[in-house]
Formats: sequence, C-alpha cells, structure tokens
Amino acid sequence: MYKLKVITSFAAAHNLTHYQGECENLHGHNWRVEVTVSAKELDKSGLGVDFKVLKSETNLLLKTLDHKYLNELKPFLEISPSSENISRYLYYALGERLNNNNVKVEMITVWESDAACASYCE
Ligand SMILES: Nc1nc2c(c(=O)[nH]1)N=C([C@H](O)[C@H](O)COP(=O)(O)OP(=O)(O)OP(=O)(O)O)CN2
Ligand SMILES: [Zn+2]
Repeated sequence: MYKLKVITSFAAAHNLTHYQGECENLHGHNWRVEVTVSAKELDKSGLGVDFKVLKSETNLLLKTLDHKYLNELKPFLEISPSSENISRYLYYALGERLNNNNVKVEMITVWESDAACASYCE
C-alpha cells in the first residue's frame, strides 16, 4: 500500500457556533489542508495517482470554500465550521471525487494556524 499526500490551502471567514469566547465572533483563517490518500497499485509510470490530479481535484473543492463565509455554506448551516468539521466535510466530499478501486482518501488534516490542526479519518 502506498500513501501519498498533497498540501494546499484556502482562505475563509467563519465563527464558531455554540461557543463562548472570542471565536464566536466573525474572523478568518488561511487554512492549510493536507490530503492523504492510499493507492494499492501503481500505474506504468509508477504513480498511485498523479499529484496533479490530487491537487486539481482538491483545489476544485476548496474553491467552493475559498473567500467565503463558511457559516453561510450548506455543509455548515447546521454544524459549526470548526477545523474538525471542515476536515470531516472535506474527507467525504473529496472521497466522492477521488475514491475508486485503487485510490482512497485516508485522512484530511486542516491547519487553522501553524500550531493547531484537526484531522478526520474513518
Ligand atoms: N478544537 C478546536 N478548537 C478551536 C477551533 C477549532 O476549529 N477546533 N477553532 C477556534 C477558532 O477558530 C479560533 O479562531 C482559533 O483561536 P485560537 O486557538 O485562539 O487561535 P489564535 O491564533 O488566536 O491563538 P492564540 O494562542 O489564542 O493566540 C478555537 N478553538
Ligand atoms: Zn477560527
């Protein structure tokens, strides 16, 4: 089994809901997003899946979040857009785009700052 990772980012505004403290107020982050996938087999080029494909599919998805107010978007209308919930949303949304017989999204890690991140995997 091979494990591959790409790293990208998006910028957005949010506020935590049902939270008491300054993070309940509108503020923003440059979230760094790490996508880890597994691949069972390599193609003739020796690739599990092309990093270009991983990055472009991830960026297409992140484009729907980029420079948005996350709380107003469908995935976060009823759940707080915490890093945990963002990582879970990206895990399943990206899995729909990338998972196949060979490739599986294994983990999404979302860094809210250089010192704090949340990951989701099954
Ligand atoms: N488990 C989580 N905890 C917190 C999350 C989260 O998504 N998951 N999010 C926040 C807020 O988004 C907040 O913006 C982060 O605040 P904070 O950790 O205080 O970040 P700072 O950069 O301001 O760090 P300081 O150490 O306080 O300067 C909060 N918690
Ligand atoms: Zn925040």
